Amino acid sequence: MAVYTDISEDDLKHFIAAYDAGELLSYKGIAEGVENSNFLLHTTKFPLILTLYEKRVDRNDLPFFLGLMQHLAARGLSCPLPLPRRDGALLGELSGRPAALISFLEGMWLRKPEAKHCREVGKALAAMHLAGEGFEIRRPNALSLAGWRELWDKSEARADEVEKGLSAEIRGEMADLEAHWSKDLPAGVIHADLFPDNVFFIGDQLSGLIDFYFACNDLLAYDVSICLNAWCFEKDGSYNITKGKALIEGYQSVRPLSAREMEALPVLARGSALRFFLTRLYDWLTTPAGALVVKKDPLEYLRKLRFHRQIRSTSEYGAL
Ligand SMILES: Nc1ncnc2c1ncn2[C@@H]1O[C@H](COP(=O)(O)OP(=O)(O)O)[C@@H](O)[C@H]1O
Ligand SMILES: N[C@@H](CCOP(=O)(O)O)C(=O)O
Repeated sequence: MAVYTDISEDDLKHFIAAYDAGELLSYKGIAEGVENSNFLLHTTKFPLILTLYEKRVDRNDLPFFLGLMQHLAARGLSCPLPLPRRDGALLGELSGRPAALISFLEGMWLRKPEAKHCREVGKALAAMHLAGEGFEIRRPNALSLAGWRELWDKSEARADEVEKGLSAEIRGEMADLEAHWSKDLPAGVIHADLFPDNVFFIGDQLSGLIDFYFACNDLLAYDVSICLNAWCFEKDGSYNITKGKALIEGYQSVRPLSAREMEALPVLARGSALRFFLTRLYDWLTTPAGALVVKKDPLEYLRKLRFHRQIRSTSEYGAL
């Protein structure tokens, strides 16, 4: 669940009055999501998503996230659009939190994506990378190499609770990634969290991307590696080469990857597996028992990291 902050009907009506959004008919909390509190609103005009930005989102990053959605939508990407208030501001305040109204995107996320869906995700990711060109606000990736060390330092003392002997493995992995990380590949705006729950489909047709709250400037191929990890492994931990091939081919049909980007994929995929392992591990160790949020399994990403470590050639991902 992700409704960390309660709202009252009166406060909400007052909040909505600043927008040209009609009269409030109903609202309810949305159980999914991890970072922010989300509500679905119905008004006399249109359905809307209300997002209250919670503690982990830096208020200074909000112009980047909201401006990016406007930039991408203006360039034809299907994604939510923040609704401006009558005074032109994209952000207001509700229940003591920064809050925004964003357009409701039709569709549902897929619980069991198939190769054909992975191809569509690859295409949409590449389209997002191209649409992101020219966006002027910059946001460095806070969850890249330096951020990983910081997170690991906070979790290391208790890491054995999750699996014995992790310490040496993770320290070694971080040192190796720091030594081999490619810094001069094509970079731009990346989504950085394009998991199945952030991609909506209507039938087999991709209807749009949501949740740009980890978006940042980083290597474009790193985003591809995040998607390989999130979309192309089965529940039993095995890598599905048919899905991987479809995702990479879909991406390449819109934005071809250079030979150097291809060669870098195994290292980038280790990095992105480590990134999600570390955030999940931190949440696993720090989320209080009984908290109304579904904790995600860090070991799923440790297994993916180990898989990528034994990759010898990018062709093992299904890429030609
Ligand atoms: N623009 C939108 N249109 C429709 N549903 C949305 C939209 N934004 C969020 N949601 C719903 O809210 C859920 C949580 O949103 P998300 O942005 O992933 O939250 P968080 O940032 O907390 O992870 C999504 O799974 C989806 O069901
Ligand atoms: N995708 C991340 C967690 C972030 O959750 P989201 O609801 O913001 O997509 C993970 O799986 O670890």
